[in-house]
Amino acid sequence: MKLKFTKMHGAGNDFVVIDAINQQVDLTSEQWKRLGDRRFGVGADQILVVERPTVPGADFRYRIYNADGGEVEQCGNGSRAFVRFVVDKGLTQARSIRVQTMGGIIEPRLEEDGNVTVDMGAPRLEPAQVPFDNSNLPGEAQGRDMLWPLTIGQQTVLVSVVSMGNPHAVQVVEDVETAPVLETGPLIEHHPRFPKRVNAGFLQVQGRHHVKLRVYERGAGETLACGTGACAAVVAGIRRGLLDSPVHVRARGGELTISWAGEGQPVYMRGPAVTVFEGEIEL
Ligand SMILES: N[C@H](CCC[C@H](N)C(=O)O)C(=O)O
Repeated sequence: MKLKFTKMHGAGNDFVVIDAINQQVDLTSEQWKRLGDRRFGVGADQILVVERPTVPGADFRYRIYNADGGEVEQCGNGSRAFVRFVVDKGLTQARSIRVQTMGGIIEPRLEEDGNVTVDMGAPRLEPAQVPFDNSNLPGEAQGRDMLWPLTIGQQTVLVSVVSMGNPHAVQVVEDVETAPVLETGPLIEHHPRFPKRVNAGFLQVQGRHHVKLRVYERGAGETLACGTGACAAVVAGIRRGLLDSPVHVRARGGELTISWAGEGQPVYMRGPAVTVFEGEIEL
C-alpha cells in the first residue's frame, strides 16, 4: 500500500507523521516498524498518526508508535509536531487544539513565533501510576520527592519515578556528557520493577532554572530530545528542591522550556516544531 507521510522533528526528536483521516492506514506491527526503520523505511524515533477523536471534548486523536513498533501513551515533542501538521494541512482553522491520547487529553497551541506551547496535563507521581513496583524497596525522601534504589549491574542508582502518561525514571548526574547513558539506559529501560518498561532520564542541574538532559527512550534508544522526559525531569527536580519553575532544558537536539506550579497542576512545555520534507512510501 502507498502511504503519504510528512517527516518532522521537535528539537531533533524525529517523526514520521501520517494523516489517517484522509488516507486508509491499516498497518501491521512489522509495517509500523519498517516505516520507522532508518535503512529499510523512512526512519524516525516515533511515528505519529492523526485520526478523528473517539471521545467527546477532543478535536483529534493522536496515536504514537515507537521505532520498535510498540504503541505508547504519550509523546511531548510529537504533540508540537502534531499541531503544526494539522494546521499546515488545513485539518483545523484553530491554533489551539485538544488532542486525545492513550495518556489523556493534551492541549498544544501553535504560537505566532512558530513555537508551540503544550498543556501536558498533571504528572502522576504515585509509583503504581507510573507503573513502578516499589514493593519491599526502601525509598529515600528528598524534599517532596521519593528516590528509589535500582540495582543496575554492579551498581545502585537512585531514581525519581514520574508518569506523564508514559513512564519515566530520572536520575541526577554530575555531567550528562560523561554519564553512562548508552550502557545503563537499556538496563533501566528493561528493569523488572517497570512492568511497562521505562524511559531513562539523566539530569544535570546547572542552576535553579537551567538543566541539561539526556534520555534513553523506551522503544527508541537515546533520542536528541524527549519532551515528556523533560517534563518528568523538571517535576522530579522541583520536588527534590533542586529547581524552580520555569526551567530551561538543554537537550542534544535543542532547548525546551518547562513550567510547573506544583502538585496537581499541569506541566507546560514550550519548544519548536519543524517540517523537514513530504514523501510517499510503498509498504
Ligand atoms: N519513548 C516514549 C515515547 C516518546 C516520548 C518522547 N519522544 C517525547 O517527546 O515525549 C515512550 O515509550 O514512552
